[in-house]
Amino acid sequence: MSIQYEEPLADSFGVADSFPKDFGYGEEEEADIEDSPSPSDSKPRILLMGLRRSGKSSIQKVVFHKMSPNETLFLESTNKIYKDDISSSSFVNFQIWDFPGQVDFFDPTFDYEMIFRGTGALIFVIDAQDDYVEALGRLHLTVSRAYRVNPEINFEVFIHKVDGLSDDHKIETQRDINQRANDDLADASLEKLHLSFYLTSIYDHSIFEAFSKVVQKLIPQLPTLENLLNIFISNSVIEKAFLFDVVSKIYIATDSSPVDMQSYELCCDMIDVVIDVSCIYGLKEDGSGSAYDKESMAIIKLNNTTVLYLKEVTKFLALVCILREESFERKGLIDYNFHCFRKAIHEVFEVGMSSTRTVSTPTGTPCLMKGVALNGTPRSTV
Ligand SMILES: Nc1nc2c(ncn2[C@@H]2O[C@H](COP(=O)(O)OP(=O)(O)OP(=O)(O)O)[C@@H](O)[C@H]2O)c(=O)[nH]1
Repeated sequence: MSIQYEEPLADSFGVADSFPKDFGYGEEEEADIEDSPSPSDSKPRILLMGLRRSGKSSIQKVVFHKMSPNETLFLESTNKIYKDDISSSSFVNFQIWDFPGQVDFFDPTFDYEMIFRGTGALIFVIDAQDDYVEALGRLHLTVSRAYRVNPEINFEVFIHKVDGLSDDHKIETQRDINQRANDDLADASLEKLHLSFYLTSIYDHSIFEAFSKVVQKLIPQLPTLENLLNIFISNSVIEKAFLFDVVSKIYIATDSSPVDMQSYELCCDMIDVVIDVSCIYGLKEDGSGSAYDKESMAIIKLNNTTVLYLKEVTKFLALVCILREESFERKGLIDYNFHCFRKAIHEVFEVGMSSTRTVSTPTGTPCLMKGVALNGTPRSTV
């Protein structure tokens, strides 16, 4: 395997020590349930709910703060809502609210109407290694309340900690939870409430994949991004392309060919390698610089005639492509097509930015159409 960098590393990247472990994310806010809304509360939200010890804080820390899965063993129980504003260094401009396991809807200080009104997605985490009967009851109570306040919310169920289950057991657990949850909804005449199910674990890439799908549903420009990726790969003879949020390794779009987990993992690993190398060797003499910037690009040639190609698209986004070695011989063509693709992406989000200022949803969600505003890029960078 060889890694090539087009630009000298020292010019492109930052320093390991100067690069914050949480990738420069904004400070976490800790809030009492009865807190009055702060100005940042107007950002669209993704809620993480579920029983105690189901793994909510671990998911948030692993996906958005680069915590290693083993470190989550030492996380203390959450007893207040944690509002995590990840917009300062991520493409997707939202807040993640991590709820304590014991949220009581009947507590008069818990203003759940206010909370659900500004919510784009509600992720309910179920511990698959535990008895899930109580969790199903809680799921039903939570989603039915939320749906009555805001039917626009996307309801996502993470069947979590599946690393401890065999493949057969995983499928059986998913089928059982799906069946019981939907039966409960049917009994309450809530057939229109749609639940999506994902098998997740922080010990592999499944949690990043699931989060990618949750976030994609909140991006109104998704069909445009997919079209652009389709055009790009077919004109450049590329097998697969992902548009990544570099910080979280969430892919915000891919072309329409099916995603296989191995390709996704390979691309995630490439981002890790590039950022790690740039953190270690990318330092300027004075210690300034950034681990990811306009010059960032990398080519990794694998021993199976596959090439991985990463290029910067915006301050927060990278395109990672998988292609055959023979296609990479026409690198000039690929680079020209990439230039057009990058320009189009910038234009898409400039339009997105201007409409962010004017569009609001019927349910009052303070953002683009369904629930998420996006960090666009200024025209001057195009
Ligand atoms: N095996 C396994 N353990 C996990 C996974 N995710 C989280 N855990 C473990 O589950 C335990 C509880 O995780 P937390 O993230 O604290 O759970 P929580 O839902 O935030 O808990 P509360 O704050 O009490 O509501 C920790 O010991 C984690 O290491 C997973 O995917 N697999």
